[in-house]
Amino acid sequence: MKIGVIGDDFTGSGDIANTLAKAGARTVQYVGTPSGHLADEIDAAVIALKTRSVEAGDAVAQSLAACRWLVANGAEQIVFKYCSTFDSTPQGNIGPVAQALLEELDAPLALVCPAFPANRRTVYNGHLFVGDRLLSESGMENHPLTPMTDPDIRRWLSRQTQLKVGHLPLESLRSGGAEAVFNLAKRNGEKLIVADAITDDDLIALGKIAKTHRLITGGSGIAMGLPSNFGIHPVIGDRQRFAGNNRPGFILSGSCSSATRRQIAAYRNGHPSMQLDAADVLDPDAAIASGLDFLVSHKDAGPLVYSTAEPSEVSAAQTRHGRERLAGLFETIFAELAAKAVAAGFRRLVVAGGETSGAVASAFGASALEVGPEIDTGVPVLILDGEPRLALALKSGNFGADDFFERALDMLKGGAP
Ligand SMILES: Nc1ncnc2c1ncn2[C@@H]1O[C@H](COP(=O)(O)OP(=O)(O)OP(=O)(O)O)[C@@H](O)[C@H]1O
Ligand SMILES: O=C(O)[C@@H](O)C(=O)CO
Repeated sequence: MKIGVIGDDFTGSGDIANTLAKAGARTVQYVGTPSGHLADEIDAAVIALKTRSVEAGDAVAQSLAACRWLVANGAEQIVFKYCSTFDSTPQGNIGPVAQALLEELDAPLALVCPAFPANRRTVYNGHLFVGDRLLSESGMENHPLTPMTDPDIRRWLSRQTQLKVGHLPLESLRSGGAEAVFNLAKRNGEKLIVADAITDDDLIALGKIAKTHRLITGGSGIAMGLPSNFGIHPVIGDRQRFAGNNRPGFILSGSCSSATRRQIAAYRNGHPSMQLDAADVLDPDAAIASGLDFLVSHKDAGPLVYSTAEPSEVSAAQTRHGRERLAGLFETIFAELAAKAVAAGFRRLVVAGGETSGAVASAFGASALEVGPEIDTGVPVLILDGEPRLALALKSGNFGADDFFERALDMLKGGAP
């Protein structure tokens, strides 16, 4: 293995696994840190953790364990993957995890670059944009767990860590001045270098520059240029066919993002759907039983169960019942519902939301996921080759076109996309 990735959530891990696979790397995604040794010959291993919203000390401990497994299994370079919208609170976890990994790997500095231009996330002058809006005006300021209220990544990161934060401006990157910026940063004691990038070419250039870096941190875009540093190149048509699954499929959504809200509205028009609200989750057993009943009675119609709600409803419910408590209850319900639906014969699962996907995927135990073709930018088909074999689409909250759910369920059947 050449490249080892620590992903702070499940959909994000699928996103970077997809990027690495597209760049030609033989990639496996793991649900949590594996216990045994790496059996197969692969180029990249992505360990999907669910550390984005846990307490910082816990995120650090889990990330270090993943890093140690990756290094013990041959990883020459470690990537810490977080969200392209830098989802985190002022307490962490990006800063504390990056700091711990720098120390663990004895690295002098690491890049910080959430840019993902294909999904319209760009970094310029240290500020993160989503499309033509600053991050803090993009809808991310309403996120249920990690409201992003400051678009200046240097400032946001500085709240999370004592480490000195530096900056690699776009002009320096493009004019070949990155090494000089790194040398100056080392002299100034700067350890985390927020890098501007507004195009894929910028990210590929960053990847090349980071060839000798032991640690790199960023969104999935940062991985675009890494495989070629190890002599790995794309194989045309490699992931076009896969053995999918024709058995019943269903959709679960705990994401409240703007893209998911549009996708829910589009899918509800013509497909069976059921909403769980905050009142429902206070009685989890009843919510699971009625959710399962609904799924089974619409088994062949691709039923959708969602908790997705408008920002005003989410914040009212959080004020009444507590943010963490509600998130935990929804996640437990979705995970148990998924496990019961699979026991009832469902084999295709589409899940929207990173935290929600983490809870659902973990319900099937520690396992390795094969990375299939891309459904929409940043969302691959994932195959859990266990007993039973499952075809999964784990969608990041803000990813995917409006008709994503219908196309994803269809693509999970397999064959050519
Ligand atoms: N109606 C609701 N009220 C309060 N919290 C909710 C509600 N619906 C979902 N949640 C919680 O909000 C969180 C949504 O996070 P999740 O990561 O699943 O989606 P996302 O942030 O849109 O996706 P991503 O992280 O991939 O961008 C989950 O913890 C979920 O349980
Ligand atoms: O980077 C992104 O936006 C996604 O891969 C993600 O992490 C969403 O949870």
